[in-house]
Amino acid sequence: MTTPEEATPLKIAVHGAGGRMGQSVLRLAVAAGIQVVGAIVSRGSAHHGRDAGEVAAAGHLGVEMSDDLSAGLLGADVVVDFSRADAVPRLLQLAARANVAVVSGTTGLDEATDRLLDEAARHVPILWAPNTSLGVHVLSQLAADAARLLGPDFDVEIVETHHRAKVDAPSGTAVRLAQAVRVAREGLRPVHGRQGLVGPRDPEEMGILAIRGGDVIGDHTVHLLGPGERLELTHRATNRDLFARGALRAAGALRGRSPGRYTMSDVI
Ligand SMILES: NC(=O)C1=CN([C@@H]2O[C@H](COP(=O)(O)OP(=O)(O)OC[C@H]3O[C@@H](n4cnc5c(N)ncnc54)[C@H](OP(=O)(O)O)[C@@H]3O)[C@@H](O)[C@H]2O)C=CC1
Ligand SMILES: O=C(O)C1=N[C@H](C(=O)O)C[C@H](O)C1
Repeated sequence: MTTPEEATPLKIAVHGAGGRMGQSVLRLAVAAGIQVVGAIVSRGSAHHGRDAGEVAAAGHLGVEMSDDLSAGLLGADVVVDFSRADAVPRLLQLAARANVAVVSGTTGLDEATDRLLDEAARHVPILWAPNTSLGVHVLSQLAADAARLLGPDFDVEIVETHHRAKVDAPSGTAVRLAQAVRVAREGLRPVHGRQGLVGPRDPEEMGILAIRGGDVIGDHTVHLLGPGERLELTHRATNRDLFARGALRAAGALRGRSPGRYTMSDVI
């Protein structure tokens, strides 16, 4: 049976609307019949005042991109955020005040912002995920299973590769994969890069290494290196729409939910 909520189109605002991910979210939302009610850009953005659909190559939408966050959230069920880490605290504060659920994929958040996610979740549904693809969701389970099954004789190293414009390192996904592995192999200690006379590898360390260059959308490999054999579990994103699709699916799933923190496991 369809609930009245499911019968009305989902209304979203997009935060970071002028960016690579923001434009992908806008385009896919339009294609899926989701109503875009706000498209929020940074203060002073060259996109301010432009039609969101035209910027995102989705046809004229009649929604002006705006740097007015409060106005951009008006009437939205959910705000989908792919912006910058330093823009997230204000978004959380205003979304909670406006009773708008939040799906955020922005990475590089500090601990204080993580606490703000918890605080906002007391008022509205919040889903923050460093990777909204189905494949990475599965990869993190496979990596944890592999680390547990192979045991302490296998060293774990995580390597991620991203485009030259990415501003944070290591990727949020790599950090999340490391957390998943650490649930299976308690005591592993993340090490970010190595240089100089570092000595033999400490069995408790888990290297997390970031490669940057070109237009790579996002690759993650969990290496499990043991005596005489090794496993490499890799996810490669070949376009950004896959992340946007996952975020929109999450947005649909959050509508009507109780306040609280949600994860991709709750919506996949
Ligand atoms: N969870 C996931 O699956 C994925 C997460 N990401 C993450 O999403 C984020 C965005 O990635 P991407 O789209 O490639 O980056 P972009 O730099 O292309 O886009 C970010 C956008 O955010 C805008 N922005 C910055 N500050 C504000 C603000 N205060 N209010 C509104 N908009 C603002 C920027 O505008 P301006 O340029 O004018 O400053 C820019 O257009 C990153 O943290 C990335 O790691 C990316 C892909 C997938
Ligand atoms: O900045 C990106 O592009 C991406 N960032 C995310 C991350 O930091 O994990 C996810 C994806 O790999 C693309």
